[in-house]
Amino acid sequence: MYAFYSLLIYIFYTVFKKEEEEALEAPCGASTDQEPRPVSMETGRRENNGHTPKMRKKACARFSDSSSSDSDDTSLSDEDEQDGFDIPACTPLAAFLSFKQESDKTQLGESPLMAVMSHLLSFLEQYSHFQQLQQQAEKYRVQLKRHRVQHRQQMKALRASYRQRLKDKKSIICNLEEAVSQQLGVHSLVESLYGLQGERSKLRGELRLLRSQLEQKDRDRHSRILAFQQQIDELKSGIEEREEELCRLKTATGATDSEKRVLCLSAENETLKQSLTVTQGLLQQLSTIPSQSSTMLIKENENLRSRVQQLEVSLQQRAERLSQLEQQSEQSEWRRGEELRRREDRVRELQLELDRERGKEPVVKYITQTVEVESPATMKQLAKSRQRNELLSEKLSNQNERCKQLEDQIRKSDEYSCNLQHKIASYEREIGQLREELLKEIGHLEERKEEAVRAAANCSAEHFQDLQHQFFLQKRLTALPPTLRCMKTDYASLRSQVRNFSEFYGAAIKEAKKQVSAAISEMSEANKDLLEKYRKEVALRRKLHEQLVELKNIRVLCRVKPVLKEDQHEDGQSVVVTTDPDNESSLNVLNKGKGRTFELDKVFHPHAGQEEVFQEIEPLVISCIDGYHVCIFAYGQTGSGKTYTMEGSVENPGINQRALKHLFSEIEERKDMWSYTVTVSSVEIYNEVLDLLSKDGEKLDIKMNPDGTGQLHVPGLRVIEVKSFQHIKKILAMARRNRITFGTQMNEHSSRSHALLCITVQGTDLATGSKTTKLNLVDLAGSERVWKSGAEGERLKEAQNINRSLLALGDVIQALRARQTHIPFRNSRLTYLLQDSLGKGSKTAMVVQVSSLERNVGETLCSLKFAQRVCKVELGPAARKI
Ligand SMILES: Nc1ncnc2c1ncn2[C@@H]1O[C@H](COP(=O)(O)OP(=O)(O)OP(=O)(O)O)[C@@H](O)[C@H]1O
Repeated sequence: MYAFYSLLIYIFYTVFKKEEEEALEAPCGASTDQEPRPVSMETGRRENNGHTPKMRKKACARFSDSSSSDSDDTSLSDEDEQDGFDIPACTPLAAFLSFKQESDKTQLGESPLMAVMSHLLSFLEQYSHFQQLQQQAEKYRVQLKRHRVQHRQQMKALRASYRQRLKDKKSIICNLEEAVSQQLGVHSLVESLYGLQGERSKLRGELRLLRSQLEQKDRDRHSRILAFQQQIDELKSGIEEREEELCRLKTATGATDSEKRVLCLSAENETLKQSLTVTQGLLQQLSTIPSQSSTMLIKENENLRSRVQQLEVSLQQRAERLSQLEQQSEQSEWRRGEELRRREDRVRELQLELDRERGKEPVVKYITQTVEVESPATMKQLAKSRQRNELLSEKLSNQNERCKQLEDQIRKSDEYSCNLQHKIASYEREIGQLREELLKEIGHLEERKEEAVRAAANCSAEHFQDLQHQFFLQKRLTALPPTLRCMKTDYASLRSQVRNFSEFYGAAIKEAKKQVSAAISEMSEANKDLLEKYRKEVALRRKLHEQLVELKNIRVLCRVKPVLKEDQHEDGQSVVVTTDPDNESSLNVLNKGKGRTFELDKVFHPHAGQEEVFQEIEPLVISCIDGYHVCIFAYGQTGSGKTYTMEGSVENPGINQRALKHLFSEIEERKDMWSYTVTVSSVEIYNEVLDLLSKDGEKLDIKMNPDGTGQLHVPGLRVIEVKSFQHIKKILAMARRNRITFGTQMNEHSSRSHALLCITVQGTDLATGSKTTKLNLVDLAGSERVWKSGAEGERLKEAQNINRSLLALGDVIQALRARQTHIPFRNSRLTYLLQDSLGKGSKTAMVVQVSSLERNVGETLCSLKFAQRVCKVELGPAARKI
């Protein structure tokens, strides 16, 4: 029996030994990596159901040992290796078990050996089951290991992301700190701005102070100048007094007095010198005052300028700093934005990753569940890892919140920086305005300062000049005593010379007197002869002139119309008619570059007045009273001033009014010896004869007077007896109103008729008898050529009539000049009416009116040619109509 048991043990021993050796020969890792060898269906079933609680406990203990060493990978792998050595391979055992089962089937009977054998077999069975369990645990262990590795990797990644976030946070904090520092910089800028404003107000105060100082200085200077002025005035008066004294001394004859005065003067001179030195000193002070004040002002000005420049520089620097800060803030903003974007991306990525991880959770859960079933330690581990996960997710959410807070902070800081930028811009604007104001104010102050300095300099220069003048005067005064001394010696020598000279002079005068008296007697005799001759000559000339006037009895006067304002606007306004101031009877007309001189009895220059013209006519008016027929008429083109010369204006009357005034004054003078009756009629020759003094302007005719005097008269003509000059003024005004005038191209109020003012003077010599004379004052119509007046229709007829009557006048004058026996007076109503005054024995004066303008040169020449013809007419000796 023993042999049988020992054989069995030996067999077991050899079998186990063989398995051990094989296990020792195989590599350790291979056992872990090797897939478990296939087991029979039976063992597989037992695996699930047939293992004992004792064995399970043993296996769990092994697992718990291995899981406790999870924290350290190396220890874990070592343990695994040990485990691999502890558990032998089970394949031969399985074969043995299959043999045992077959033997069970055969049932050899219940013997002790068999009982031992069955115990052994059951032990072996349990042992193989244990091995299988171990293999499964190994598998789980490997899986757990993998999960652990994955988890560790996740943890690593999370840690890295956490570290990254920490870094980001730090950088954000840094950025925020930077932003805060920038904001601090802005705050400092604002503070500096406030500082600048304070400085500006300080500067203003200083400027105000300076201004008040300047004004004070000006006032001081002014008062000083006034004081100096007073002193100078006093000095001047003193100098004047001395000068007067000196003059008196110069003219005085007493030598001894003058000597005393000289001494006095020299003493006064000394005092003046002293005062002069004092004033000079003061003057120097005065000249230094403005210069000092000006230098002070210039210095202050320079200081102010430099301060302004400094302020400007600091402002510029601050502006640059501001722009730099702005740039930096822009950059940091941009960086922050970028950072934020990156972080958002990162958060998104992490969230995605987390989501992914969360998506993977079921696998882990499944595994954990399976492990839960099999291993509570693993479950603990999983719970821990979940807690960790939750913690991490909490941290993540915290970080997200933190991120959001940071974003809010960034947004707020953005808004704040925006506000700050606005504020900075407004401050900048304010600074600019203030700077401009400051510059303006400084400019104004500088200008005022310069003006004040200039004024002060001018004032001081003037005073300096005055004082210099005074100084020169003083110098001259100081130089006077030696000259006085010289003069004194000269005077003494002259006195002695004069004393000697008076004797010589008396003799010489006597001799000269004798000679002069002889010469004077000679001269007086010669002069007497000459005087006599001269008187004879003058008498002869007067006689001859009277004879000439008596013979000729027609005077031609020429009046040149001045260029009026209304003529200046037209073309051809250059003056072509010139009078000679040395020759009152000649006149020159320039026509087409050629000058022509006309000789007449009298030529009035253009600016001769009405009175001057009348003075030439006056003798004729008087001769009318003396008993001569007189005719005065004005001839000339339209607008040349005929009516102006004859009638004149209200303020400046012409020949008519003046002649009548003169007539009445002459009559007044002669009233003791003569009685006069003056009658007036006014006729207008306009196609027909018209009475200007009748109300309806009657048409009349000229006829021979039936009284047998041979004189012409107009029947029905209104003749008014005039008593006074005032009366005649009214009559003349009425005649003027009734006269026909029309506008022509050449005169706006052209008289289109010949106007005759016939004054009849009947004088009665209270002793001898009476005489009747006529004074005809005629204002002829315009003598211009028809085409030139621009007349048409009625005006043409009128012009033709005018021309005809003027032609008749020309013919009469021609006949008179040629001394024809027949004078054609009856050819026109004008000549017919003027027959009495134009004929032989009458006195006539013709005033030729000419325009001096170039555009009238043709008419001027015509008028002057006519005047020259008239000039050559001799009416023969005038005869009194008694
Ligand atoms: N010597 C002068 N000084 C100032 N004004 C003058 C002078 N002569 C003429 N006039 C002015 O010239 C203008 C024309 O003169 P006026 O009417 O006397 O000419 P007239 O020769 O009589 O013309 P008409 O023949 O057409 O009647 C007037 O306004 C007048 O006042």
